[in-house]
Amino acid sequence: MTGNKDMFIKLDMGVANQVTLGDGKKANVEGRGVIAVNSKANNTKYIHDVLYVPNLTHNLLSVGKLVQRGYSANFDNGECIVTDKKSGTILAKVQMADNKVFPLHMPQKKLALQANVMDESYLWHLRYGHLNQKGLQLLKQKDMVVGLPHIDRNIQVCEGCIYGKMHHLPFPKTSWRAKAPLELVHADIFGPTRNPSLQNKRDALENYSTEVDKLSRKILDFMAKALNFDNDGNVFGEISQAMRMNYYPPCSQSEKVIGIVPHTDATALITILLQLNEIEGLQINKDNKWIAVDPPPDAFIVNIGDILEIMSNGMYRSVMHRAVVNATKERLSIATFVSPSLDREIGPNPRLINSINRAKFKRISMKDYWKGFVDRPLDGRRYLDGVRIVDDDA
Ligand SMILES: O=C(O)CCC(=O)C(=O)O
Ligand SMILES: [Fe+2]
Repeated sequence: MTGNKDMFIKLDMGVANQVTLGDGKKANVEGRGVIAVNSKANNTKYIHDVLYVPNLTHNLLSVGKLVQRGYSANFDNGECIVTDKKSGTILAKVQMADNKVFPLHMPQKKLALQANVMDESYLWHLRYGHLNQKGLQLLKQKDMVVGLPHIDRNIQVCEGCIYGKMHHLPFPKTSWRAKAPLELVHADIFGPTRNPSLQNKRDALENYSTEVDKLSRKILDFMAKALNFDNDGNVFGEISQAMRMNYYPPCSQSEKVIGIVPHTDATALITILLQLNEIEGLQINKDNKWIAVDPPPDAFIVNIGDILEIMSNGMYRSVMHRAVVNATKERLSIATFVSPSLDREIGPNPRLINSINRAKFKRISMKDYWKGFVDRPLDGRRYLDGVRIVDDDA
């Protein structure tokens, strides 16, 4: 982490968080980004996920993070040796200073001007309207172009050609069209199927689904107790489960794209979220600020969904969240949405309602709730607000 904004070559200021310093004081994190440093061999190395903490007077490199990312830090004989465990390469030897700290000097990479030699064959590929290598070789062979060099090596991968060659297949023609909501449903998972599963992936998913189901029932049971629901163990009725697997490919201009737009989980009581490869991306909105949620190793994130907000009469608030993509690493998550089954009616739990605490939400069948949800206008407003009772006295 650093307090020097000028060090960043890329900085996302949409991150808000706090860190606890050695003296127990808290400091505000206002951004996260990438800084470039020069190695001894004059190569540029990048340090990712660097926190911008404006009040910090010294730059701090976390030994914990180094270890987490596959490096070892060995403190012995008054020096610290940082090694890349995979290749065994020693990255840094840091001598202990008189005041017993280990100051690591990393010259920062700052470029005012950079010269680049462009691959000649690529240049001619562009000059001739993205002509392929064979075409260029033919031009050369027939001596048709003055100054055209020998094209004897593979032209570098051309991004424009890749985009240009992409095409879109037509959708299959069908005369049938869905006319009513829920007549046609796209589901993320399906089954049962008799096709053999690749490397038992289906079994793994089924086991996961069963275990998450057990876990979510336990969590809901505890929540019912905490909320003082009249719980005969069946207060939420039959539970249904839906799963969404999210894949966020890396994007070098990650600040210009969004993984999942801001939303609350409208059809869920709770969502059990597994962040598969522990890459940060989930953010929650608090006081109009987006706060990054650190992916906890070996743990789930449990989100409150809109339906629990309804049933708890607003005592539990569903959380507004979104997912952003990482500049260099792909990210995977599995969201398991736990909802009451379609034949249920939902509404605030009667135990929570009296003449002082009036119902804040209408009672509605899950079927109508779902229908309204898939039928809702996409105007950015929360679907939950449609079932909210607007209090005339307020
Ligand atoms: O990928 C994530 O962390 C969030 C996914 C999510 O919010 C969703 O699938 O509803
Ligand atoms: Fe979500």
